[in-house]
Amino acid sequence: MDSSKLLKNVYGIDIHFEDLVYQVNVPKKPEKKSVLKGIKGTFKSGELTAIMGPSGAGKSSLMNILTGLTKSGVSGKIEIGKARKLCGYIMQDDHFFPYFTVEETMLMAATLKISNQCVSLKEKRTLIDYLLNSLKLTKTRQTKCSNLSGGQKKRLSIALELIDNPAVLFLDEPTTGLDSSSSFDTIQLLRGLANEGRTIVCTIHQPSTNIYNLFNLVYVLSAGRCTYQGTPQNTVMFLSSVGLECPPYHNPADFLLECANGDYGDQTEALAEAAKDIRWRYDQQLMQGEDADAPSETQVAKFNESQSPGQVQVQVQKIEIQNMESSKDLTKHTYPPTEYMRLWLLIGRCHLQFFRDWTLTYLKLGIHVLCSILIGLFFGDSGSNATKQISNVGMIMIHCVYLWYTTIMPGILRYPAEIEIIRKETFNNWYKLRTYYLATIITSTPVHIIFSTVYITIGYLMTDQPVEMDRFVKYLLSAVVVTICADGLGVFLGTVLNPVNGTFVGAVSTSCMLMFSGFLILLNHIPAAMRFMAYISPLRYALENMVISLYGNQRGQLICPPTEFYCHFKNAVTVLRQFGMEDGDFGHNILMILIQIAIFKVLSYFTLKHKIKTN
Ligand SMILES: Nc1ncnc2c1ncn2[C@@H]1O[C@H](COP(=O)(O)OP(=O)(O)OP(=O)(O)O)[C@@H](O)[C@H]1O
Repeated sequence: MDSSKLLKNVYGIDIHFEDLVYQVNVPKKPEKKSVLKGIKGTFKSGELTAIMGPSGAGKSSLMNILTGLTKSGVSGKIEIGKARKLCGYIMQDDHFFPYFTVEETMLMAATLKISNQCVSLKEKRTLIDYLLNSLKLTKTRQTKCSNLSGGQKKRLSIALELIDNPAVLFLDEPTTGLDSSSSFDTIQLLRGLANEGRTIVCTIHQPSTNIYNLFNLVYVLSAGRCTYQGTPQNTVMFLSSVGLECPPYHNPADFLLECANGDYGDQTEALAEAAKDIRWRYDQQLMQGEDADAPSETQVAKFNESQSPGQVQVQVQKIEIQNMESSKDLTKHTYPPTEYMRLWLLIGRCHLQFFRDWTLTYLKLGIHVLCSILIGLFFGDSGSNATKQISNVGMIMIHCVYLWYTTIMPGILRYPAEIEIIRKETFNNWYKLRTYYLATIITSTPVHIIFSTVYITIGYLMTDQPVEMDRFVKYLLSAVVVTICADGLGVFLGTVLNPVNGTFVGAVSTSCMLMFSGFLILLNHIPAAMRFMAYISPLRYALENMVISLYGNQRGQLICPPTEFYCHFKNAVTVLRQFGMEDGDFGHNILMILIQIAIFKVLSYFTLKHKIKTN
């Protein structure tokens, strides 16, 4: 089958809004600020609409409200309803995973958005070829996303959202950062997509005349009010009707913005009043009343009817596309995979991402091995030599703290680096946040287990610790759970705070936990009022468990070198007594760390969810 046909099967969805008010709180002031002041408009299917206006006019606010990104403070009527699921939102900045190629990124989008049950993998590949070709990205299909130019990134963003053929596309300033030729190409591409029956709405700053004329409708905002809604071609005549004459050789779009900006006096009231006349939406002949092709009175009446309150319905009708051969293909609908399927796909993507980012994998693993060997060389036979037992507990402490620090810091930085991608993908219904979150947990946990196992095993063997499987497994288990706990706390801090504050709080909280770990100051020496801190320190539980693993369970005697007259720690139990850990309960300690892991993981999910919605 020709997969490109899937893209032609467009539902026409008109967006209508009226009495749209958006109010925001102003710090230290009782009254609210009205960003949008009761505006009204219709963005039709098959049309490319530009939302324009001076800076601060409310363009992004309108866009965010229509896409559903902004909900609070909004009142009025928006007719798009459930059809929002059929919308794609292309945000101003283009964010992709840097280590994936264009083709891989497209394939991931296709598999996450469309079920294999309705479109086979082979068909998806054909669809991708078609899209890459249409968006002039074929030559870059093997290029890593981080190496794309600004225009290529924008086209890739559009291609990704086109994969499941949305009926409505919103784009926030799609030409920002592009040169004039790329800007023209991008808007021309959008016009082509609109011609196929989609509703395409974008905000734009100062378009050139060429670009301006590509739009079907221009919707201008000025201080939260609509000061023009009509075709680009009618702009000059519209402004003239309120006494604003566009100078010769002046770009009408610039003049329109200058008027909206108040450069020729405050004309907002007059422009807003004149903009209510819907005739500006039709071509100029209507104004002159000369041409038979001008919209008939019936058309205008129908349009007026659709604008009247109470009459407007979400319009979902199928657009007939000419030259389609197979009606079967036309009626073929795509639907998304189940969230369970998406979970597996996301786990695969997380793994791939992990192996592509060599700093995250090979460098970290190499440093773990190196540091572990250094510790082994440094502490020598501390595990068995009775004279070195304080040092040996120090080494256990180092094991704990090293794993904690090297895990908490990347944890803090994990989501801030990805948040824009997650926001874009969850908003555009690629998957649910909980699915992604679960996939990252499922992927990262084995990695922590493997990395900490490598690190601990080398140090354990090199420092002559007891060669007993039971002790080793308990020691390792304690190290692994505290590593996972560090990741949980790191991710939590990273979702609550920005990276700078997160790393600061991460370092400070680790230092506090260290103080209450029972090594630097013995537990029974901590002032009673502050002792509760020890009971919330995962490092304390881990340290106690690691010490119990090595010295508890009737280990017996350690080696006292013949040169030593007296070995205080000859009996292993003396070490436990020294640190006040003879009553330590391994199972209880593990449970306490597991509870903290669960708390951090649950909290992180909700803070991440909140962050994605509010930023
Ligand atoms: N959540 C908010 N809290 C406070 N003020 C807000 C909020 N959202 C928007 N505003 C204010 O509303 C006005 C319009 O903002 P908006 O971002 O919609 O403008 P814009 O037309 O997109 O501007 P620009 O072209 O500069 O991006 C601005 O003055 C902005 O400060």
